[in-house]
Amino acid sequence: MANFSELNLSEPVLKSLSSMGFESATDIQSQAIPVALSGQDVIGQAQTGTGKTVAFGIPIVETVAREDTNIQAVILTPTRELCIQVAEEISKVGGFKGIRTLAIYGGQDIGRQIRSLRNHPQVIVATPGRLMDHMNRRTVKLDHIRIAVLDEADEMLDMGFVEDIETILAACPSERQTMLFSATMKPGVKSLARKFMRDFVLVSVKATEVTVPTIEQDYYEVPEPQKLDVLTRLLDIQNPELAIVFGRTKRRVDELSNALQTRGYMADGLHGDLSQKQRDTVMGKFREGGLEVLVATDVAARGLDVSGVTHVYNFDIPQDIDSYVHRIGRTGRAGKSGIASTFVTPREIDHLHQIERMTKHKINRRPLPTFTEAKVSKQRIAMEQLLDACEDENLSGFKSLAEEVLEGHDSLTVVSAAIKLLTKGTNEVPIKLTAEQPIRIRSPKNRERGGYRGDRHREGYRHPRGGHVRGRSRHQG
Ligand SMILES: Nc1ncnc2c1ncn2[C@@H]1O[C@H](COP(=O)(O)OP(=O)(O)OP(=O)(O)O)[C@@H](O)[C@H]1O
Ligand SMILES: [Mg+2]
Repeated sequence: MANFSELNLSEPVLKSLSSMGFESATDIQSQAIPVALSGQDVIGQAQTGTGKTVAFGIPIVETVAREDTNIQAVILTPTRELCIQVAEEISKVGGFKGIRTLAIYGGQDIGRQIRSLRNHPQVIVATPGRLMDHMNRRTVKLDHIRIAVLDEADEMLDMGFVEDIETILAACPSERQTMLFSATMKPGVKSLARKFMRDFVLVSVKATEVTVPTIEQDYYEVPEPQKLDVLTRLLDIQNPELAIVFGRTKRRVDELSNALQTRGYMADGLHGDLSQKQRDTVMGKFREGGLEVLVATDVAARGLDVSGVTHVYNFDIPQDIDSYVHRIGRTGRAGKSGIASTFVTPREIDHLHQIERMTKHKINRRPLPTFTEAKVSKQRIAMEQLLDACEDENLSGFKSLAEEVLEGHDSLTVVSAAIKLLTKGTNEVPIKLTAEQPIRIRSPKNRERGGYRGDRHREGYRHPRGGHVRGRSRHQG
């Protein structure tokens, strides 16, 4: 951890950082910022939640000129939610310098975006599909770009996105500076990146493990039909402040968020088939604490930063290692602790052990929570709520009724009844979810044929020709 003042930053940027409440730079920030400020291309790799956004945001804000009305920096993100979030963070970094940052993403009214572009943002954050729309309409010109950043670079250079990225970068001046950031960076990505970059400096924060040590990693071996009961019991026992539950497909997310609502949780779903309005509403509610549980596909796996997410549940084990790393990284961010629990059906145990081997981190096997444990825990939480309410000075309006009750019953009976009512469970309402097929481990041979990332079907979207496609069809970016 270094002090931001040692990094040769301008006064307005230092002011912005202190108004954001940042006291010192994280490792990736103190290592990547000087290299980026020197104008070199950068590949930056550091664990989830360690402040990569600001690591590329500061050099951007320092480099762009306020008096220049051209778009001078572009950041590409794989999902709309991340696009909005990154734009907000960069706006904050650029606040005191007066740098305008605009988010441009699919699903939002293009007319509105065109009007916002007339305010001449110096920085745009975009999902590739929508940006290409603007390029075709000539409402965005990239010929004054000085810095281009791929956030979640390995994902952006994966199938489904790579052609769009090529088109976008080809429209930027070739003497631009290019930066790639992600928590995961396979060797293949680096060689692919050479196509888009000059000599780059690899800034990789040395960590013994790819996952963050502040995340406790657990797993539960649970047969498919019991998953829902296990999840609701864990929610009752662990009592998360905010939780994200990952499901494999859109159908799964829909069914599961409905099931959780039926069982009395404040839950809602997020996936690529929802309208942008629905997606915005769900994310807004989740960020403001109006939802306890966000149920999502991998569309929420990368980059999202929501403070208060104490628990992540992999209701379905992720298809690949990177997805596991990013999903669990939605908790345990910026030094906070978190718990990640993965449900594994008996036939998927090998897959789990493979994740353990590849991440070099033990995932602890935990016994299945029982109905009684969940019940006792709920009662304890109800009791705490009752005790909190006792501290409330505003109880005078209830006291005459209370006296009436106490005339006929002793206080022990009355309090017991109150706890019983507060814990009136909807929790074992039987609900049947459509079963998901277990994930099978792939042989190394299959993986070499390009299978490991290419043939997984995130969100279950199946291309009409039979293959699985990802990228724009998934994110409608
Ligand atoms: N220097 C800092 N001090 C304190 N908090 C910081 C600092 N830099 C960033 N943060 C905060 O840490 C959180 C995580 O940052 P960020 O989202 O950039 O992580 P990331 O490395 O991009 O993670 P991911 O790989 O999941 O995308 C954010 O809430 C951010 O505002
Ligand atoms: Mg990030």
